Amino acid sequence: MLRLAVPNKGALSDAAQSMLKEAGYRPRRDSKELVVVDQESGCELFFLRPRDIAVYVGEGTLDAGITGRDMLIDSGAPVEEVMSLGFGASTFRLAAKAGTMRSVKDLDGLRVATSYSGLLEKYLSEQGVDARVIKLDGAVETAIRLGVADAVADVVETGTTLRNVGLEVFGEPILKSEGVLIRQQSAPDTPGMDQLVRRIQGVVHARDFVMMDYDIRVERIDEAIGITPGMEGPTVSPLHREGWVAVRVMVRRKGHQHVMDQLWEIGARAILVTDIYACRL
Ligand SMILES: Nc1ncnc2c1ncn2[C@@H]1O[C@H](COP(=O)(O)OP(=O)(O)OP(=O)(O)O)[C@@H](O)[C@H]1O
Ligand SMILES: O=P(O)(O)OC[C@H]1O[C@H](OP(=O)(O)OP(=O)(O)O)[C@H](O)[C@@H]1O
Ligand SMILES: [Mg+2]
Repeated sequence: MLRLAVPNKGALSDAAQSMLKEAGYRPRRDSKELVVVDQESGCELFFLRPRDIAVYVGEGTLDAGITGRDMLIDSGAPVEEVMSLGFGASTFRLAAKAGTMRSVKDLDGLRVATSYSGLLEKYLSEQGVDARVIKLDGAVETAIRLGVADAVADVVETGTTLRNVGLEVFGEPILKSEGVLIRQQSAPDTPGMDQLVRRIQGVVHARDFVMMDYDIRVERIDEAIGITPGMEGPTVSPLHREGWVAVRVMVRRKGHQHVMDQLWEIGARAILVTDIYACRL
């Protein structure tokens, strides 16, 4: 059985669980269930703290897991990113009292509080900055007001938490993070792992793409295919109406209205867009 780690709490938990449900894995009945055995899929799901997931996978006790890219780098565990999952996007950034700092270099000799000490120490040493890292468990934004640190390094999504305590980001973003599927570095391929990757890839594609159908005059088909090339070329079928064909093609969800405008301009009609429920490409 494939052993898969899933975040049991926090910002990634709900999105990870709905993605796995969509991929056909058995969901847990309630939040107190820590292990789910899904016989049909040949998979055991372990519900763990997102921060611990890279550690388990790195040790090889679990085959794969879902966590954040920031946590994966922070752990320093020997794991690799298999694919990004399109949820849990955030940026890891430096922040300080508004107007007090401009670049990471300003931190030389100062104290920076974070709950991602591995990630921050790596960044500071790459930047050649000698600052003291104060490791805290969470709510690090308060550390400045309480005099424990001169700056913080933390996850920023909307920026609301920072604004609420009068802090402001400075310097370059340290890392763009999102939810990722991970596995142990250089672990051998197994059939269970291939199936997991294909299933999750299918969900990511089904969310990223829509199905587009339209009718167009035969002489405009090359232009139409230029606008909607599809994954492996669109399906073109004859229409009962003389001189017309029907086209069926996958299109990126983002920007699909613009594609419809372009198709309309070259004479396409009956343009329909539908969601893809599931797919395997
Ligand atoms: N507000 C947010 N928006 C989007 N992603 C976030 C947000 N906060 C955290 N994340 C991401 O979610 C992942 C896990 O963070 P989370 O906050 O759930 O864990 P934690 O801080 O260790 O746990 P807890 O907050 O329960 O102490 C990280 O990859 C992080 O980048
Ligand atoms: O930019 P924002 O949208 O405000 O989101 C960022 C906040 O979200 C996370 O906190 P979380 O709720 O996980 O609490 P924690 O600090 O205890 O981990 C993160 O640590 C920031 O504090
Ligand atoms: Mg948190």
